[in-house]
Amino acid sequence: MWNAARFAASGLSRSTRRLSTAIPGPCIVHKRGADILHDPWFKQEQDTGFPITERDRLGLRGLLPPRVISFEQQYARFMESYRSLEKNTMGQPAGVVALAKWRILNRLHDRNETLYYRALIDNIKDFAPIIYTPTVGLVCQNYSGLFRRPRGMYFSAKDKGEMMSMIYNWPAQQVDMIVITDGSRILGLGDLGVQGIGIPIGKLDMYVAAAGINPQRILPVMLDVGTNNQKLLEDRLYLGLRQPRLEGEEYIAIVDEFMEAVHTRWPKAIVQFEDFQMKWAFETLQRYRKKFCTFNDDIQGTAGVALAGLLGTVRAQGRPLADFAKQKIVVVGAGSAGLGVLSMAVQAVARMAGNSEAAAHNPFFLLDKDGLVTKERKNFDPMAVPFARDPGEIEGLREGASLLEVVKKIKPHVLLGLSGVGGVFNEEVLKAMRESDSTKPAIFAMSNPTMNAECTAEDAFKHAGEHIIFGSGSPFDNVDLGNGKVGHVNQANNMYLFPGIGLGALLSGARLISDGMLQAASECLASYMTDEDIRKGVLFPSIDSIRDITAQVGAAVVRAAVAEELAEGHCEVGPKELLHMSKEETVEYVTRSMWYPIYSPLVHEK
Ligand SMILES: NC(=O)C1=CN([C@@H]2O[C@H](COP(=O)(O)OP(=O)(O)OC[C@H]3O[C@@H](n4cnc5c(N)ncnc54)[C@H](O)[C@@H]3O)[C@@H](O)[C@H]2O)C=CC1
Ligand SMILES: CC(=O)C(=O)O
Ligand SMILES: [Mg+2]
Repeated sequence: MWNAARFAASGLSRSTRRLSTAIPGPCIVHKRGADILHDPWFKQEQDTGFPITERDRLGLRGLLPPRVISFEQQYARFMESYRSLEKNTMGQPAGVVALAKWRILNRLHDRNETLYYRALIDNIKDFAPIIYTPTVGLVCQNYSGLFRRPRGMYFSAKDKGEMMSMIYNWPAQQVDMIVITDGSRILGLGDLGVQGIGIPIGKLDMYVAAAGINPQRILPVMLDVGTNNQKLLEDRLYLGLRQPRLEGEEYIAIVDEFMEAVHTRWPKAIVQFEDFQMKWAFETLQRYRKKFCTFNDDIQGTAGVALAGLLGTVRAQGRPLADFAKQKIVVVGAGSAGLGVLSMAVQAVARMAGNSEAAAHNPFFLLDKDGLVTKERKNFDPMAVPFARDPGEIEGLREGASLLEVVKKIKPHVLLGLSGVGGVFNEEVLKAMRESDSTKPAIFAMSNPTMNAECTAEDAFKHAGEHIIFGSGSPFDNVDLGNGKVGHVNQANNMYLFPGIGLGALLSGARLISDGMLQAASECLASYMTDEDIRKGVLFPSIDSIRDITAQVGAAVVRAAVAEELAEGHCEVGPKELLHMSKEETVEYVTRSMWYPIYSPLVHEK
């Protein structure tokens, strides 16, 4: 676990810590009195925690109750109120409880960022499901009603021509990491318009918790180009533009303008695209990935995590990795996530199989809402065409065959869902997986949030058998199989990769994020678990160790950027120093660069 002791042991000096909070200069604040207490940019500093010397010198005496409360006491006080909220809401509907928990965390975030991030890091297993999936989905659905104060930036279709000046309204000098959405495909919940801002906020919270990105250098962005969600358009509380979504040239002109503005002010900022509907997800990725340091998390982050899961499945069967090419894998969902997974997996098969016989074998079967995708399909998205099967290739499997028919006929080793449709892996489909050709078939119900998962963990183990490997995008509890046996649930979520991809790109100073860097991230995750864990069906680490896995992934990304001569260095660490770092030294560099929440002095010590 990453904690204060670990941070102290990492050897960061006091001044480095101060620097790492990005407060300019050593006397550190120019404001005084109530301006400090009410300035949101000092909200990461202590309220009742201001020591007497700071109260004297910053004009705070009398503005706070006299007793100085230590960070540890503030932390304990918060956790106590959180635990009593848990107790007091017991038995209430799950959604009510989840939102109450989100509210208490959000209020802490507004009040005291340092304490908020410490609480998040120390309790990541409990809090990730609140600030990230699944609760973040509920928050987005109710965002206009929950709104109390803004977080992040909003660029709308009405801001055309203004973005270059607007970007300078952001008060931080430096921004390292941006997550942007247009709200058009929020998790599996569809078009939520401006309310989708919850996703960039949640993803960037994970960046701070997992990758130690400085919270003063993050920027959640909503690109509001309208919404096609009629219910929202009719909602009098809806906070976004009340117009249908921009399309075509008009749409892309807005994104272009935003990208130019961002990179004019912060040329090295990394931009992560998140939860864009498929056509714009692929279009923006192709348009910007060679020009800016950017990636699409749903296409590329998800692909890396899924590939690690697929390789883990081969290991769990006790087979050599090269046997990956011999697996039969059914992918349900031909959207940005499903196609991203297939593209990366096909490349992995080609690499592993080389010129061997296995290379001729196409292990993938793709289904969308209209069933099995074959070359007979009309009006099909060009991105999916390479993954269409030849019609009649497998006797009895026609174009548009149902999932049940495909599973019964193919007897796949892996069933992987990225459809956004809750329950499509129904009892019949799961029971059909009992006939799988694998001794340890894998079922990945990767859609989010929980109600959109293709099946629950419990149903998977109940219907498909106790020997399966199971992964889900949102967390489920492990399943009690009786007789002391446990069905292990893996959280197959891109959260295991995107923080490391972003951090590695940042610390290498990469010009762009290449396929090689993404592949390195995925391979690092795939090899993180021991054979013993993998045999037990544990493919991914516990979220408790997310900082450790992110450090490893980040280092793998840095080293790949260096190897491809894309690394230009970061701050005082130049490309030559990066080049001469060993693997261990790179991990150490990445770990040392992570921000950790502690209070920093606001005045010079005399
Ligand atoms: N676990 C993770 O890390 C990630 C999970 N996801 C989840 O994946 C889901 C899909 O995301 P995108 O691909 O971006 O969405 P998308 O909207 O681009 O694609 C959805 C695809 O599912 C297909 N589909 C719909 N109903 C179906 C049915 N009944 N049977 C089979 N296929 C069906 C559609 O035809 C479409 O091809 C979302 O729920 C999202 O939350 C996405 C990214 C990462
Ligand atoms: C996890 C994620 O990125 C999604 O569900 O869209
Ligand atoms: Mg996403």
